[in-house]
Amino acid sequence: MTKQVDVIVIGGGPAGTAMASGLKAQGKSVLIVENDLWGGTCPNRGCDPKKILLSAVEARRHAQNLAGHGLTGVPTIDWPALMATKRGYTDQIPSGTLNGLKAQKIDTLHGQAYFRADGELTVDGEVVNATDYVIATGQRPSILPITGHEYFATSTDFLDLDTMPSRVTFVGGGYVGFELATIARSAGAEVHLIHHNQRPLKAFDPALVKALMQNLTQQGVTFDLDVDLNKIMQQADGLHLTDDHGFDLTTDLVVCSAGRVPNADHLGLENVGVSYNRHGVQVNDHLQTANPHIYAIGDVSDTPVPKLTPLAGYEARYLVGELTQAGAPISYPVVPTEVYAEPKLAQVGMTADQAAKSNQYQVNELDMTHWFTYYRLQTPQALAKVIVDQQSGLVLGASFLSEIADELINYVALLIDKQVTLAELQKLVLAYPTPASDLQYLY
Ligand SMILES: Cc1cc2nc3c(=O)[nH]c(=O)nc-3n(C[C@H](O)[C@H](O)[C@H](O)COP(=O)(O)OP(=O)(O)OC[C@H]3O[C@@H](n4cnc5c(N)ncnc54)[C@H](O)[C@@H]3O)c2cc1C
Ligand SMILES: NC(=O)c1ccc[n+]([C@@H]2O[C@H](COP(=O)([O-])OP(=O)(O)OC[C@H]3O[C@@H](n4cnc5c(N)ncnc54)[C@H](O)[C@@H]3O)[C@@H](O)[C@H]2O)c1
Repeated sequence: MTKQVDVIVIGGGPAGTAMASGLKAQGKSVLIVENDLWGGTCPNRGCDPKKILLSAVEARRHAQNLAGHGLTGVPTIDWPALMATKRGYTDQIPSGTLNGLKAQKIDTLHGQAYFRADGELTVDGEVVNATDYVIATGQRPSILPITGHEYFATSTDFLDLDTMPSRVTFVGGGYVGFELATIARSAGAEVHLIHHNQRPLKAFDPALVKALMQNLTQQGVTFDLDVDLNKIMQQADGLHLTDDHGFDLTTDLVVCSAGRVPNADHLGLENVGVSYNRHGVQVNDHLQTANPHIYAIGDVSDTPVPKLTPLAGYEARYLVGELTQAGAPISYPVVPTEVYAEPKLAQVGMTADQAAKSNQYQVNELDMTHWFTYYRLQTPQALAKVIVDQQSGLVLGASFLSEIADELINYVALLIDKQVTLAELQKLVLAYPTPASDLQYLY
């Protein structure tokens, strides 16, 4: 018998599970379909496992900075033990997520969802029907189509390595390349990061990216810029990576970190009038596709925001509202973005380059290296750029490069979102000495 529910959610990641839970709480009957690991990318093969590995990297880095300042010796990373700790978390994610869905009495199906016709979805051949459908199928690593592409490993492979190879190379200088290169280097590998032009992390402040690259270079990461890799060859001494201009690097593991592609191509979207491009499934400002009963959220949707876990949840919460009581178009708050490298690079709101286009804005460029917080931690470099509206005193944006950039950026996101002026900030009493109390010196 064909199953019929109010809403079918395709994809059991952060977007899909938040969607299913929200709809169920509003009294809707919901079926959620997942074809791989319940929980999706973030907890299984993304943010969370990466952050567990980075915990050891950070601890090692703190010890390294304090060596000779009260600590002796720099600890080494025990990769198998660290990987066991990671697996201690990730191994229970799929069953934990599934049990959580079942406890909420959400129907679940494991299999490949495919639109056979309008109003007719199949899951591994079984037909399931709903009034509305939500596509939340995320993205997967892209593999550059070069000769020898079959030798490419992905971020998923890297985050589950049993042993750390001696030589590891990343191709693509984005979030994944910088973060995983930081981990591999700290774990003792000889690391190269190949990028096809002069501007890795191009969405971030160029001067701070340059400073980050200098720091990573000092830690032993080699950046190979302006290299358009076109061949990988397996030879007795390892994998040979070459381009057309004499570049030749031998490595043990080559990870393609050149972006991600939306999981929109195996869903039969052509059968239901839904279009997609390399940025994702095309939606309007109500997250609705050209088919009025089909919506898309999270990484797989082509929306004007970065593809990040908090946005997957944000879009799910918005769409729960839309499917229970139609309302206003979606609008997004300021979105902090962060590269968890050593040190961390974070950005929110207006950039210094954008601010430079008008004399309405003031850009405060700060070298915080000698501030108390950074002296205490003996961090080699701590830089900030803070953008302020000259007239109102409102904070409009900030970029940080420091080991506590992750904390500061969220505070600044709050200041921007809640429209706190500089004068108001000075009236607050904040526990001292903390990263938060440093906010009062940022202007
Ligand atoms: C290495 C790495 C590190 C990251 N670090 C961070 C970070 O620090 N902070 C951050 O905010 N974000 C980070 N991200 C991004 C974050 O993981 C994603 O933004 C988030 O997982 C998106 O959630 P989603 O539900 O849209 O997609 P996903 O989590 O990808 O979930 C989609 C689910 O749909 C399933 N699916 C796909 N096709 C089908 C189908 N046809 N039928 C049924 N199911 C299907 C997939 O198997 C998957 O489980 C990272 C990503 C990676 C790869
Ligand atoms: N800290 C975080 O929040 C975090 C961490 C990891 C991933 N993510 C999410 O995952 C997404 C994907 O991350 P990503 O790093 O794979 O993609 P990305 O888009 O951030 O970076 C890919 C990089 O590869 C480069 N590139 C493309 N083609 C290339 C080629 N032929 N040779 C060399 N370089 C090439 C691009 O110029 C770009 O700089 C991110 O956009 C983000 O949404 C977020």
